[in-house]
Amino acid sequence: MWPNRRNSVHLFHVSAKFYRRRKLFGKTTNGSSVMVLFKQDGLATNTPANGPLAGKSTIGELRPLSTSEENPEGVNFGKGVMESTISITVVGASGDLAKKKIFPALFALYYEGFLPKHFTVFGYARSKMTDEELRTMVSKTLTCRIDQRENCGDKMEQFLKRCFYHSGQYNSEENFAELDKKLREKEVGKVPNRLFYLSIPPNIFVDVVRCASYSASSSTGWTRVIVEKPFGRDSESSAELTRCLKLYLNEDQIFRIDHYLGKELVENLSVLRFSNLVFEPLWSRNYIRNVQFIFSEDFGTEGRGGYFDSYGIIRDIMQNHLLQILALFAMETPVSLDAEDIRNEKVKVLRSMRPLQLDDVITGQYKGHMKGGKAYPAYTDDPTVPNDSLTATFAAAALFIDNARWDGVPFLMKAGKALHKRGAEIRVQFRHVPGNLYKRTFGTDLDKATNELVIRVQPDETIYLKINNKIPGLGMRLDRSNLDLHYAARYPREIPDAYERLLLDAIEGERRLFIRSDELDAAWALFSPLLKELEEKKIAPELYPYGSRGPVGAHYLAAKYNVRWGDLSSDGQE
Ligand SMILES: NC(=O)C1=CN([C@@H]2O[C@H](COP(=O)(O)OP(=O)(O)OC[C@H]3O[C@@H](n4cnc5c(N)ncnc54)[C@H](OP(=O)(O)O)[C@@H]3O)[C@@H](O)[C@H]2O)C=CC1
Ligand SMILES: O=C1O[C@H](COP(=O)(O)O)[C@@H](O)[C@H](O)[C@H]1O
Repeated sequence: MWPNRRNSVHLFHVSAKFYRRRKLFGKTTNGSSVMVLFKQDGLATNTPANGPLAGKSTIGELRPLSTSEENPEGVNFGKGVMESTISITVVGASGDLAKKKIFPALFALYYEGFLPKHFTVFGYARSKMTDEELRTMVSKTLTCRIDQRENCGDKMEQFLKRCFYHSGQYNSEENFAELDKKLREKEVGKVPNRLFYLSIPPNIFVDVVRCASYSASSSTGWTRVIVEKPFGRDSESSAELTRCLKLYLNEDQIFRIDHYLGKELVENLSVLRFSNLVFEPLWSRNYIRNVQFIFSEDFGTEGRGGYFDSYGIIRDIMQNHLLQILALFAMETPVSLDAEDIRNEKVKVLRSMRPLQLDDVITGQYKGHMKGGKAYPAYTDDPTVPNDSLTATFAAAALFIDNARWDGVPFLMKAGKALHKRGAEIRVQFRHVPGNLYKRTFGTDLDKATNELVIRVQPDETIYLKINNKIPGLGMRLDRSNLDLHYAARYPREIPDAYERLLLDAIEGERRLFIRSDELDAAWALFSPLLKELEEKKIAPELYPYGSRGPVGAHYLAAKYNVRWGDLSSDGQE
């Protein structure tokens, strides 16, 4: 319900930057008497943070932002609550990620009743498409949950009716102003909140943010932008990207997505550690011998060679997905589950790590291979990849955290494309039992007698702990068995896709699973010198056959630290 526009004072929270910009571009909110509230450290004030009255308020004491101001589902205008609506614009809607992940995730959220009552989805890209054509394109990608098929067809239809399309250039403020007009038509009478998802190549991120910010940000609700990786190629380019984004957005409007943080078992990592007494006391150099983060795909870079060749596997997987998991794995207990507390702890871990050394890294590239009468291509067979490319499609690395908890413990990472299987897992190998009474049962292979905790992130999510156990019978023989939490058996419901969780978090303003700029800086600081050296010295990757277990160099690297890769164990019990 609208309040009396002339007589009421409207309270909105906006950033100082946003307010200046609105003034600069001569837009007012809605012509009525407006008091603008700025957010400073979670408190409301009517003076901008970087202005002469910073920290003071001319409306009395600073007070905590109310829920409606912090995350306005509705805004209270005294006499009633005005409902809010959210417009989600997928920029790059014609692309692979939008079709494969973003639209399906939005539908799944809608189907499960997680989207707000009022919402609209807009696709934006250069391709010419009508609303109907977008709906047809999107409809081909939507699926129902395996366990929830009732009314799915109706729900799809209802969802598609709320999807629209606008064709425009990525660097045209005019085209974004046209989008703004269409958005406003859908938002009329409600507090408009706007979420932009940048599902586009990184070289156009800043253009889009500039145009969206100037011409299509919300006048009275919040505006947030989800940014897809890659966030730069190294420390310098990443810092430059952040600097440019911050010309138009505040840090708290930027949601840098790392979809691995949205995966169920990655989210569960903190639960496992901090809500079970049995694990946390063991979580240190005193009991843990090494930790392994392993990512493998059983397909190559087909179709994405152009992008991949200028990034390579270290930037594509290690510097972000695996390092983020490592930070969650190794961080100290956060003060609370609040986003800033968690991200503070992650930054501390990253800043305690040694930058990677060339000696502690090996790289590989897949070559063509015949298997079962089928020919598998080499990486360089891709027409978008130069024949002499030295880009790594596989890498293994040893990292170290120089703090009291982890001093001397090797954290090994391994990531590769075109390997023999697809999977992502964390393996925690514990130390040997001192003076193990049963060591003779294991012969000389003491490695076999140690415990290993495996968190299989995908596929077939599982957590299992390898223990030594007596084989039932009159003799005394031991074997290794798994204490096993197999998700499919324990939790029959389908596990939501990572993009569902992350989109919902961005809608709700939850930043816990998004990367803060100082985390990003710390992550690049670890990898940039190595990446530079690899490129400058033109280090040739070791070739490995498509569909194999990767280069043997990875074994030598692990052996250097007295480690065996757990996913390649010879007892067949991976
Ligand atoms: N695809 C994936 O699995 C993943 C992708 N990402 C990241 O998500 C983002 C989107 O990925 P993806 O959908 O694969 O990308 P695409 O290459 O499919 O590009 C998305 C859209 O952007 C437009 N576009 C493409 N190239 C250019 C260009 N050179 N200049 C201007 N516009 C262009 C095209 O739309 P139009 O021509 O209609 O304007 C295209 O449909 C990227 O940042 C990528 O790194 C991250 C993780 C996984
Ligand atoms: O970010 C990326 O992730 C995918 C793997 O994601 P997953 O959820 O399917 O495991 C990878 O294929 C791609 O190269 C990379 O950019």
